[in-house]
Amino acid sequence: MTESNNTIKVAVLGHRGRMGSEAVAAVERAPGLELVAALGRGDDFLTLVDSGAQVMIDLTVPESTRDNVRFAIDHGIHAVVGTTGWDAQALADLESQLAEHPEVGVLIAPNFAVGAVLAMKFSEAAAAFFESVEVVELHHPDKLDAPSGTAARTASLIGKARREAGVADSPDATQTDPDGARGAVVDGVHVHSVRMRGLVAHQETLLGNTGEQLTIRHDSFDRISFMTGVVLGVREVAKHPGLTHGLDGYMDLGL
Ligand SMILES: NC(=O)C1=CN([C@@H]2O[C@H](COP(=O)(O)OP(=O)(O)OC[C@H]3O[C@@H](n4cnc5c(N)ncnc54)[C@H](O)[C@@H]3O)[C@@H](O)[C@H]2O)C=CC1
Ligand SMILES: O=C(O)C1=N[C@H](C(=O)O)C[C@H](O)C1
Repeated sequence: MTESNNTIKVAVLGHRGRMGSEAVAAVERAPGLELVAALGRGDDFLTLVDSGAQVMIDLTVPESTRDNVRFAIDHGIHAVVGTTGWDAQALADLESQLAEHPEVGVLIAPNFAVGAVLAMKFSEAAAAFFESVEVVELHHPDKLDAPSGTAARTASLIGKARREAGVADSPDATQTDPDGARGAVVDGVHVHSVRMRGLVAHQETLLGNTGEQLTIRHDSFDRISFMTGVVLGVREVAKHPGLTHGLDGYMDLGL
């Protein structure tokens, strides 16, 4: 779809949610963006098409995001997706679908906060220089999924960097762990999830060598921290046809 009068028509899915309600407000105050639809669970998806939306922001739930994005692509609507649940198979399926709609752009952003994007890149850059690495993510207790999408993505980037550099998995003499105390393992990296009232979204990458430790920590204290990235995603997505995984795809980080 083309932009009219340089205004980008935007729809928000999940508009009553913690993130969706912030995104509605962010779109409404962003110059050059126009909110044309706001949909919640059970609303008629055809509203998305009838509203003339050019970009859909998906901030819903892992169980629905794939169908939402599939619908948007089929109707030529670009998608900016913050919802978690995009595993390797889902991303591969998405790329196949996008091959049939080469004009459509989709951004899958595990985290829209600038600091979190940088923390992921710093973790990737540091990954091969330490014998041990683990990720700890800490979130509010209403979160549906664990580990967080950001932690899973961070672990994948770390795992890939270590494999490419020929670095072995972190040493670990654990022989018995019947209750999963060592956490999940994503791409060879242990990931630990904390859920606690009062938290929003926080993550540490811990990297250790004999005699030293590097901690790369990011804290989102408020969901406003995600909105610069959401608006950037909306402005950029039509200029980047195909799949972009990670907001860093739209940022010149020089890393
Ligand atoms: N990428 C990022 O920077 C961030 C991503 N998230 C992710 O965004 C998602 C939403 O998080 P929250 O806002 O905290 O959740 P939430 O539970 O507060 O909001 C989700 C909303 O989506 C609605 N919904 C469910 N299915 C729907 C459908 N098919 N169509 C339209 N609406 C639907 C729900 O009724 C609810 O209002 C989660 O996957 C979360 O992990 C959250 C924060 C930042
Ligand atoms: O559910 C959340 O709150 C968040 N979800 C995303 C994730 O799973 O990584 C992004 C951020 O951590 C907040």
